[in-house]
Amino acid sequence: MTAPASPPLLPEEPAILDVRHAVRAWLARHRPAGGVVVALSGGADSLALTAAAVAEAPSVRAVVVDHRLQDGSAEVAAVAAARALELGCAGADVVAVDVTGRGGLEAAARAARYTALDAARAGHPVLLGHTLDDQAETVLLGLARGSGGRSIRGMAGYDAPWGRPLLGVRRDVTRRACAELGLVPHEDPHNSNPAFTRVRVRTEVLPLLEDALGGGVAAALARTAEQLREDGEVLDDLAERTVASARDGEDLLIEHLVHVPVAVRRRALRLWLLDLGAKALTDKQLRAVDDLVDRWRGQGGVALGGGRVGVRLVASRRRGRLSAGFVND
Ligand SMILES: Nc1ncnc2c1ncn2[C@@H]1O[C@H](COP(=O)(O)OP(=O)(O)OP(=O)(O)O)[C@@H](O)[C@H]1O
Repeated sequence: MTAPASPPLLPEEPAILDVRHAVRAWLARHRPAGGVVVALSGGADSLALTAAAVAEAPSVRAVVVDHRLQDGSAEVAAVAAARALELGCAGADVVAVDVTGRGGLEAAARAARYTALDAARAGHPVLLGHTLDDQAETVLLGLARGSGGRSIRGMAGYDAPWGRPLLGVRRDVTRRACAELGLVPHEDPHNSNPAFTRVRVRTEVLPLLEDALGGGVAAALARTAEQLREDGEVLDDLAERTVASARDGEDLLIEHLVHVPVAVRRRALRLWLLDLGAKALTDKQLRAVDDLVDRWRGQGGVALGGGRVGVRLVASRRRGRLSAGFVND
């Protein structure tokens, strides 16, 4: 679909101005060379994002993914694309996908969506409508599922090509922005289905925490995620340098690892093992590999998942070197 002659001017109301400020700040920080693509679901967050992006960015194209999982999904996608053009997007494409991947419906739909968005972005960054509330939910889910700082870092403001300008904006602000613009967002029934863990975190866990702890929990979780992300990036950088200095062929030399602070060393070991093909490393496995460096008492190798049937990756220490290789089960 192509655009009408000139985009309508947006009203100067408080909520849409907040969303515009967030998009303006993101554009100023990341300076995308040409235009941007907005991933538009038709929900309030990405609709408000689309309106704000049109007002702030030189050129905006919307891409709507039709997951074809619900009756009438093609119609919902077509309506969203039409809204995007009315708001002034230079183009609006609907991309239909087949959700066939593994790992549950939610994960499969997400994987299909990101693949489709990546294929449709024509070299431009893709802006997503994740809000501060989404970030808080992601942190809580990460806390329950994973371990260590990495799992509660939340989503990045920019992890090319994916941009998230609204991570500091509350969800109720995007809803109000849509109301100010006279837009009626699509309400995805999945977003209120308690079969999804994220929905229960949104509708039950966070409200309870806000109530019991006296408010400000979502904002505190989002702030914590941002700080952890910043700290984590420094540690990741130090870990990369540690691997570079300790590496000898495919092995790591123990003498370059023993005096490295444990927070950096475990990250370095993780990078090294992932590079060699380890999959789904657990905290327990990493600590066991770290013990080969720091608590050496002649112990045997540490078995790690390598993602292949019948073989596993084993890390072991010999003559001052750490090495890892695949062995048959
Ligand atoms: N079907 C889709 N087509 C294009 N982009 C999508 C689609 N679904 C989600 N997105 C993008 O991913 C972001 C986060 O997805 P999520 O499922 O959390 O959002 P939503 O609640 O469905 O919609 P919204 O965030 O727009 O209210 C959306 O804001 C949007 O940018």
